[in-house]
Amino acid sequence: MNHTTDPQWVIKADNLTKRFGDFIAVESLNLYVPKGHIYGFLGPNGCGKSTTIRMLTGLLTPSEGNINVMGLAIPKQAEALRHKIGYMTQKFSLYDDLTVKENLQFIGRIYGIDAQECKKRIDQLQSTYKLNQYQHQLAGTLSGGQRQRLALACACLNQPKLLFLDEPTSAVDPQNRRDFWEQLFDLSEQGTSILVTTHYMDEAERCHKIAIMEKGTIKADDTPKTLMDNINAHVVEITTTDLRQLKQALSTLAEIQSAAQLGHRLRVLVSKHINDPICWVMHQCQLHHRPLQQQDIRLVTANLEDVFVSHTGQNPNLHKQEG
Ligand SMILES: Nc1ncnc2c1ncn2[C@@H]1O[C@H](COP(=O)(O)OP(=O)(O)OP(=O)(O)O)[C@@H](O)[C@H]1O
Repeated sequence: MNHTTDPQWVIKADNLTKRFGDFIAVESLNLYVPKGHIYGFLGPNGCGKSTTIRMLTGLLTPSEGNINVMGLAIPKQAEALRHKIGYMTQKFSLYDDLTVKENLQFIGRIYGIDAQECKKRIDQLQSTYKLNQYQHQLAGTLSGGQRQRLALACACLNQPKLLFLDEPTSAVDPQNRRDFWEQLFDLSEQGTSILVTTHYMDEAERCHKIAIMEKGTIKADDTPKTLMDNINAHVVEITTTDLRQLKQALSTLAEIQSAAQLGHRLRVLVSKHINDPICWVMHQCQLHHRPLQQQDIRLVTANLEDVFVSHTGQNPNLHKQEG
C-alpha cells in the first residue's frame, strides 16, 4: 500500500500486529479512518483497542504492520505527529495538584505554544468547556464531568486536526455525556477527525462509522445503520412468564446467538439461516414445555447492541461492569 499523503484517510493501518511475549494483543488489523469522521472503536474489555490507539499515536511500536497517520509514517515520524494530534487517555492524564488553568498552561508549555497565544487559547477553551468558574480549583478536586471537560480542553490545546479519545465518558452522567458529544460534533464540524473508543451503544450510534473489535481483530466496520441493516441474525422478542428458564433453554440451542432479558421481555438473536424465526422459536419453546401464544412473540428491528452481540457473542454492558 502507498503510504504517501492521501487526503481521503486520516488514519491508515495495514496488517497491524502487536505481541506481548507469546500473547497477541492485536492481530493483522486493517483500519482506515476517513478524514472528518467521528469513528467509533468498540469491543469487549481487553480486545486491543487501547493497544491499537497507542500504536497509532506512536507510543507503542508494532510487532508488524504499517501505519500512516495524517501523512506521517508511524512510529518513525511520531515526534512530528505529536504536534498534530490530541490524545485523551482513559485515565485523563491530569495533574491533580495543579489547578485547571495550571494544567492547561503546563500542556501549552509542553507543546511550546507562544505565551500570549497560549493565554488566548486557554481563555477560549475554559469558556467552551465551561471551566471558567473552576480555573483556580485543583484538578484533583473536580467532579468526573469537570475532569472530562478539562481533559478534552487539554487534548484540544494544540488545535489538533485529529483527536484520539479512549473511553472519554466512562465516569460521566448521561447529561454530561450528551453535552460532551455535542462538543465532539462541534469539533468535527470545524474539521477535526476523531477516533473514539466506547462501551456505550448510544454513543456508538452517534458515530459516522464504527469498527467492532474482538480478540485483536476487527470483526465488522461500517456505518451504524449499515451494520444494523445487515445484521447476521433475526431479532425476536418474547414476552411471557418464566423468562429466566426460557432463556436457559433457548441458550443451549446452536441456532440462538444470544438471549438477554430486558425487563419483562427476552431478546433473542436467531441465526439468519432459520427461514421463519417466529415459527422456529415457538416450536422450540413447545419442545421445552413452554408454549407461546402468537401475541407473545414478535420480530423487531436490530439495534447496535444486537450487532455488537452478534459479532462478539457478548453483551457490551457486561463488559462495562467487568472492566
Ligand atoms: N504492556 C503490556 N504487556 C502485556 N500485555 C499487555 C500490555 N498492554 C496490554 N496488554 C494486554 O493486551 C490486551 C489488550 O489490552 P487493551 O488495553 O488494548 O484492551 P482494550 O480493548 O483497550 O480494553 P478496555 O476496553 O478494557 O480498555 C489485554 O489482554 C492486555 O492485558
